Amino acid sequence: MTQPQRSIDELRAEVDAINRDLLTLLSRRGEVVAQIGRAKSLEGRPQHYDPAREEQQLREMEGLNPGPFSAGAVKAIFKEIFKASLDLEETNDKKQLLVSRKVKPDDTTLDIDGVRIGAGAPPIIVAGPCSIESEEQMEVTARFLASKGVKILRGGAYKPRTSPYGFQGMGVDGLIIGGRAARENGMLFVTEVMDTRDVEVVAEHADILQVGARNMHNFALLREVGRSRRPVLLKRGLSATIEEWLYAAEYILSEGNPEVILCERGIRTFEKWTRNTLDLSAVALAKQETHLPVIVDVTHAAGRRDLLIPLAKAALAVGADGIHVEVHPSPATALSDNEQQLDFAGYERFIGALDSVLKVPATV
Ligand SMILES: C=C(O[C@@H]1C=C(C(=O)O)C=C[C@H]1O)C(=O)O
Repeated sequence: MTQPQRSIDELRAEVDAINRDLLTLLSRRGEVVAQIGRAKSLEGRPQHYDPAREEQQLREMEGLNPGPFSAGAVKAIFKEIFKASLDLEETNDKKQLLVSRKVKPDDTTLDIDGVRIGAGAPPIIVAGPCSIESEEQMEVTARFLASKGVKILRGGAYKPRTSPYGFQGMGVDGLIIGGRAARENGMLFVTEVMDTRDVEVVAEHADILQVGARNMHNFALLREVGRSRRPVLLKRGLSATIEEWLYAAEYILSEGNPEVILCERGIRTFEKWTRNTLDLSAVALAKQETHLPVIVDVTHAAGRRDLLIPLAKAALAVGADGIHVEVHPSPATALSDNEQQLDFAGYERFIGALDSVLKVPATV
């Protein structure tokens, strides 16, 4: 018995009706998947992707497949559905992030004792030596930088050194010296805190707490600075993805501290001619995805003085809200990082070269 031939229009009308049914089913599936996603987040599962579960469904569909589609075609269709479902779970999850523009579309511009950082404010310069070494070193540096209009003085009192035998920093004495040098010159003081036990004492002396690249994954520390009343400068980890960096910021915000400055400082790649590779796309992406100010540490990104000017220009061109640069009265005799710090004449050349770009308020 041959079936009476139906017209293409009739057949297409049937396909249209099936499409509508498929869409209803797919949407229902999407709703259920979104619920699974929320349940996973609540359980604190590190990832939504579950290959074993996908595999199990593919095997079941293969067994049930009545044709006419081949096993391969059915598999491909379901894989596409799993991919879209996973995207749905993950975007729903991201929507909740406090760092995200989805939660706060407007830029966060910090105002720390009258020093503004972020969109709408002119790019900020954070400068100072790698390590605090003496009272004189900090006083001379602060006086020089203040005379050049720098508003934020940096200097490490606790140093995360690769070798445990390297200079570890002056500790509390360094904090006192750095805080005083900044105050006496009308500047803010930013310094790194490495240990949850030191957050309180560092917050007593510093206006901004820095979480360094090596501690970006130190979740206890992130939570602790999140509970402090000081703004936090959060460096990106050496090998951290952009997502991991933003999640690190989320730790701080989720503890109730909304004042975070993100700092890209170069990542580890196969390249050997620079110490790290400056990831400019991370700067542009962080500006796009989050509402937080983003600055670039050109000193660590390059690890060499001759690239500081072009890298700083490039950073500002992609929308960075400021530049972090190390300056030391005598880099050759510095106790750490002497290959990459600028001396005062070097800083004058550096800032002179950036003059025209620094006056323009940062725009996204
Ligand atoms: C919905 C889930 O999450 C993801 C999506 C799946 C799907 O669309 O069926 C399956 C596994 C996961 O990769 C789940 O784990 O069940």
